[in-house]
Amino acid sequence: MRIALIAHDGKKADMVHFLSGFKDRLLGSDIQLFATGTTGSHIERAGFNVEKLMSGPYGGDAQIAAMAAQKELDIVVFFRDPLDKHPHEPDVQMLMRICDVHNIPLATNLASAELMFKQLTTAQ
Ligand SMILES: O=C(CO)COP(=O)(O)O
Repeated sequence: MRIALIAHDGKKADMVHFLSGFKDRLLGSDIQLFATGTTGSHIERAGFNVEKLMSGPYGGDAQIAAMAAQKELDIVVFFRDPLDKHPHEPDVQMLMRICDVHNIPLATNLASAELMFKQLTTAQ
């Protein structure tokens, strides 16, 4: 199981808090985590193993989208900040579109990510 994690700056704390709630079930499982650069650094500091890609505005969102298009991801969790502007908004839209094109589960907020992870970690 391969999961990509991405959070805009205003949502990075939420991402770490969210993952910490599933820490016991994630550590030692066969779940591999991938993240955009800065999100990945936050996740790493919280004690998770995560493969970091480029920072989002520098191509990280596009790298995640490419992985999704190549069927290398099972789930994408993308905590977008709807109250902030992003210079790489086209990349953000592209990533979400690619997930829809390839029918990859995409959680863009905490409530949906929690539902997904509860299902995932009880199914394991
Ligand atoms: O910009 C992002 C998502 O669009 C996230 O990138 P970082 O994790 O590098 O901040």
